[in-house]
Amino acid sequence: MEQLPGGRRPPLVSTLGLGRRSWEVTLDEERGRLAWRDPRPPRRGSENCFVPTSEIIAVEETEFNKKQRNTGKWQKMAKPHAFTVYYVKKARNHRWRCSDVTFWCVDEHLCNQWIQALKELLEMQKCRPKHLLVYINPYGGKRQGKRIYEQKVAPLFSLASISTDVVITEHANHAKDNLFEVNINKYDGVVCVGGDGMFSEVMHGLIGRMQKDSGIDQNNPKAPLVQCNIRIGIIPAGSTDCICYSTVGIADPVTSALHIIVGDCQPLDVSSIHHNNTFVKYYVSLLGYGFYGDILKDSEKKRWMGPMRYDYSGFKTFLSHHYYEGTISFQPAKHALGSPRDKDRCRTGCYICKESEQQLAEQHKTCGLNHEEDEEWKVIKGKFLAINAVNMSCACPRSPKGLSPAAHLADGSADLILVRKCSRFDFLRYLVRHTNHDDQFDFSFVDVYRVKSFQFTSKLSEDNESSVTDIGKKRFGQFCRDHPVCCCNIANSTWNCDGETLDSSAIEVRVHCQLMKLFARGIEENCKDEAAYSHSSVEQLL
Ligand SMILES: CCCCCCCCCCCCC/C=C/[C@@H](O)[C@H](COP(=O)(O)O)NC(=O)CCCCCCCCCCCCCCC
Ligand SMILES: Nc1ncnc2c1ncn2[C@@H]1O[C@H](COP(=O)(O)OP(=O)(O)O)[C@@H](O)[C@H]1O
Ligand SMILES: [Ca+2]
Repeated sequence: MEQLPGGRRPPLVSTLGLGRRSWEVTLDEERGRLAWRDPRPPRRGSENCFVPTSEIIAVEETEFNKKQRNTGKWQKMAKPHAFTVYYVKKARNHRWRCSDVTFWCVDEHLCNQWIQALKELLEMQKCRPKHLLVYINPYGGKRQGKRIYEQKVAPLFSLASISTDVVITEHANHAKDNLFEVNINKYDGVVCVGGDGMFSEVMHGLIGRMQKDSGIDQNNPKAPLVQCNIRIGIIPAGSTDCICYSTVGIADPVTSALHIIVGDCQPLDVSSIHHNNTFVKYYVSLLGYGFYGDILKDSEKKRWMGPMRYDYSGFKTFLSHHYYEGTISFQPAKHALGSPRDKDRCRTGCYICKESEQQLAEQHKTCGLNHEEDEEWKVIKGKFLAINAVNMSCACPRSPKGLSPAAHLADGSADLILVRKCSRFDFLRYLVRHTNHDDQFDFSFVDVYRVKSFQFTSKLSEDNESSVTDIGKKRFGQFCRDHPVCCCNIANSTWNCDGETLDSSAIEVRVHCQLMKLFARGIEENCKDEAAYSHSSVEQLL
């Protein structure tokens, strides 16, 4: 076939049947779209449709069934030839569905030409995965992981000619351990079916494997980690599904399967946690001490309740109203362009993430990684109801805007939210603002900082000489004088790290810019959806 400069072909334009009518169908490689237009003079109800070629899922030759043959004017014609194009249809609230359209014509050669052209176009989409490794946690969320995968996801993968090796996990850490053994180069990506905990397992397997293969010691908090280029896809089947919701805009298995099929790629910041120069864990969504740590600890005993356990434990923890004393020292993320109080959110193709990544790379080139230690540390001592460090907005169905609505997925920074001791009523007002449009940082007892690293020690462990903040204390003697130490401490809380508890309370955290990649594209801009959740009735009551 004739080619345009750059190897592109001229548009393929034909008059094809769609339903009972003839349509002008165009496959335009240069504009990257398949369009079909009713050629009759425009009138009410006549449609023009198009699909970006990057969102075509599959093309198949179709047998016309009897029903179709018995309708329409072409009833008396020779047997028509037909093909079906499966494509992504975008519905409300970031939901994607697989839709299809069947075109027909009498000319067999023309039909084959279309099928061939569409297949070649699909072949050219190099970012699409062909072979995937799938881990299913059958016990996550409402224990529907296996059913969700088999009924909603596997048929789409097979339609898109994606082959899979499926592992149904038999115990915790099964997926993680398995990732250290498999021939990972065989796969174009790894899919986890489950919640944030299951994602965390797969991520630890992949990042750990990557560092091991490259001879990097994860116990060294300053080690420059090797980026993980194998993408992870998340099929949400857990209790919170915050990582999926915050990177796709909805926790919906079909939507996520389609993002995997079209080969989307979203880089993601990952933070590492160390205790006394020993690696503890990585996290990508929430690292929370106090409120969210206590909820998690209590909820683990109530797993049988399913996702409801978090509401039950949330209510209990809210009533207990515990606060914790400790010291936080952090390094502000000076390279990051945004701030946590920005009105603009991280959206598909976010320029703040791109620019911040470049700034950070520039800094590392000119000053090296060790120079970071000499940069300014801010130290804050106080009594806190919650300390939340979030790498992303942490939007989820319970809170569609999340814990930090303006946090970025891939800017090399985390938002550190400090909620100081306040009344139960004030804390409730703060919580409720996670569910409506009001600013949850606009309280005197809430502070938020964009950071690239931080350390924490609880008051209980502060006297321990080996604690990480003692080192911080010696070096940065400045403490916040507005919030003096109080002696009425209760006990330590627990850290909630992407939904898993940590054993140590004294920790050292560092954000690694874009350490890994997801099959996602961030949240797409869509004004219709922003208005989808309005002021909650609870807030109106307060
Ligand atoms: C009064 C309503 C207040 C609603 C406040 C909602 C804030 C929700 C923010 C949720 C941030 C979630 C961050 C993500 C954490 C996940 O990584 C992690 C693991 O997920 P996985 O189980 O899928 O593996 N999930 C969690 O740690 C669970 C967090 C649970 C948050 C539930 C909060 C409910 C709070 C209810 C307070 C009730 C007060 C009522 C007073 C009358
Ligand atoms: N087969 C299994 N049996 C028990 N636990 C498992 C299994 N597979 C994975 N897990 C663990 O279950 C935990 C929670 O999984 P997750 O999918 O996040 O569900 P949820 O969102 O309900 O917490 C994770 O820590 C994971 O390591
Ligand atoms: Ca970030």
